[in-house]
Amino acid sequence: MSRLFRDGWHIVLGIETHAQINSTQKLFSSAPTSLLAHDSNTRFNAFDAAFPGTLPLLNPKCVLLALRASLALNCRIQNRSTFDRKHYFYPDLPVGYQITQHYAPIAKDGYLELPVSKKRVRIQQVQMEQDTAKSISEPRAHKSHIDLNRSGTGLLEIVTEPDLQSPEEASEYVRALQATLRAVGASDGNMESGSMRCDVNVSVNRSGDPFGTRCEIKNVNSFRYIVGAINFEVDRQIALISSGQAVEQETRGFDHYKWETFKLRSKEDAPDYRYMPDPNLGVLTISQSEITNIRDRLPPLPDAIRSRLLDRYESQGVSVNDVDILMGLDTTRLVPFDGEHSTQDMGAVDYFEQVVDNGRRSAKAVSNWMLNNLLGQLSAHSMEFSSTRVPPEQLGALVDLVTSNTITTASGKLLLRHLVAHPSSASVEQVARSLKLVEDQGDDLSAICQRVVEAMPKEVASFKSGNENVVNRLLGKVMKDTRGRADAHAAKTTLLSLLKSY
Ligand SMILES: Nc1ncnc2c1ncn2[C@@H]1O[C@H](COP(=O)(O)OP(=O)(O)OP(=O)(O)O)[C@@H](O)[C@H]1O
Ligand SMILES: [Mg+2]
Ligand SMILES: [Mg+2]
Repeated sequence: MSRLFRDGWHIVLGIETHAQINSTQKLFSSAPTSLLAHDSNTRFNAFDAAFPGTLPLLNPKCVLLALRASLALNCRIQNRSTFDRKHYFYPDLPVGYQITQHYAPIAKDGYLELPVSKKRVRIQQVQMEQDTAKSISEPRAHKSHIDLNRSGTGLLEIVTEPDLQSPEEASEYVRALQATLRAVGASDGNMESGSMRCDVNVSVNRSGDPFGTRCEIKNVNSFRYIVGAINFEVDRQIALISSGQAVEQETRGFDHYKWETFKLRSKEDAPDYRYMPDPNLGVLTISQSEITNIRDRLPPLPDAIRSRLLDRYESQGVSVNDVDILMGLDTTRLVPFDGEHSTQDMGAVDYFEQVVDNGRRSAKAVSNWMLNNLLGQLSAHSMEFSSTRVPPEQLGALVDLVTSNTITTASGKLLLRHLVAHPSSASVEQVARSLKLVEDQGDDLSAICQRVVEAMPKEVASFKSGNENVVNRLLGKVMKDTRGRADAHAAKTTLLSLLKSY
C-alpha cells in the first residue's frame, strides 16, 4: 500500500523490549546461564526445573545491571520493589508461573533521547523477570523437547509510552536502546540469538482523533522485521477502518516468510494471569546512596560518545552517517547492519580510534577502510565485527601501505580480503609481499606495459588502424599479469603512449 494512502493518519507505537541480563548466573538460582552453543539441558538446577521445596534467591549482579540500565534510561529507581507470580500453563514454564515485577517494578518514568533524530521517548517502566525454558519441536519425528537451559535467566522488560510514530522511529529507538544496554553492560542485546526481542504495539487514528485500538505483535527479533511488521500492521488497520470495520484488540505474530502479521489471540482469549506477590521473595530495597554510587560510575552513554566522535572527527571529513554506522545507530542501511553484522556488538568505536591512533592516521581514510571494506568483507563471511580477526594494528598497517602509495587501493582491498579470510600474525608488509602485491624492484609499470604491447601484435595493429578501444584489452592483460595490483589509470596512460609511439 502506498505511503500516500496513509496521509491524514497517525501511527502510534509503543514497544516492550525483553533483554537478557548479562549475568553468568540466573536471576533466582545459582545455575549458569547458557549460550546457544551449549548442549540442551546442561545449564539448570533443581530450582529452574521447578522441583518442590526449592526456593528463589535473588542474584545481586542482575539487580546491579537492572539499576545501571534504569539509570542510563533516566528512570526513577523505586526504593522498594517487589516480585509477583504471573501464572500460565505452557510446557516451557515448568513451575506454572513466571516471577516478574507486576505491582512494583524496579524503575519508572524515564526517557531515552534518540541520538540521531533527537526525539525523546518516554520509558514507562523497567522490570526484572525470568525467562522461560524453550520448547523445541521436531514435527517430522513427532517429537518435542523442553530445553531448560534458558529457564530462569534474568530478563529486563523495558516498556515505552506510546510515543513512537513511524517504523523508522521504532527502529531507531530499538537501536538506541540496544546501544545503551550494551554501553552499561546490562545485556549483549543480540537480536539474532534471541537475547533481545520486542513486542510492538501498533494503533492508528485519523489526525485529531483519540488513539485507536492497539494490536500487540509479539517477539519481533530483528530490525527489518520490526519495520516490516509495523508497515503491514498499519496498512491492515487503516484498511479495516477505511472500510467501516473496527480494529479488534489482538495479540499477533509476524510471519517473516509471508512478511505479514497474523492473529495469535484476541483480547477475549487473553489469559487471566492471576498475579500474586511471590511469598518466597521479600521486598527489594535500594538506598539513595546505592543509587548515587551506581549513577556516578556509569560509563559514557551512546549519545555522549556520538557527540564526542562528531566533535573530534567531523572536521576531518568523517561524516555523521559514518559515525552512526560506526556506532551501529544507522537506521537507513538496515540490511547489512541488521543483527549479526552490526558494528555495535564489538566496540567498533574503540577499534576505529585505535587505528586512527591519536591522529597518526587520517580519520577519514580509516573510516573508509573500516566501513566500506572491512565491514563488507565481514558481512560476506557472515561474521560479527566483534569476531574480526584483523587486529587494529593490521588495518592500520594496511592503510599506511595504501596512503604511502606502496600498494594501490585495489591491492589494499585484495590484501584486506586475504587478511579476513586467512588471519595471520605475520606483518601486513610480509603478507602483501607474499601475495606479490608490493611492486618488485625493476618490474615497474612501464616494463610490464612494454611486455604486454610486445606480446599482443594483433591488438596493436587494430589500434593502429583506428580502433582505440582495443587498449582496454591490453589493459586487461596488464591487470591480469599484475593480479590487479597495478594502478589502472596509470597503466592505461602508459599503454596509450606506448601504442601511439609504436
Ligand atoms: N493506543 C496505543 N497504540 C499503540 N501502543 C499503545 C497504545 N496504548 C498503549 N500502547 C503501548 O502498549 C504497551 C503496553 O504494554 P504493557 O506492558 O503496559 O501492557 P500489556 O501489553 O497489556 O501487558 P503484557 O506485559 O502482558 O504484554 C506500552 O508500550 C504502551 O506504550
Ligand atoms: Mg504487552
Ligand atoms: Mg508488558
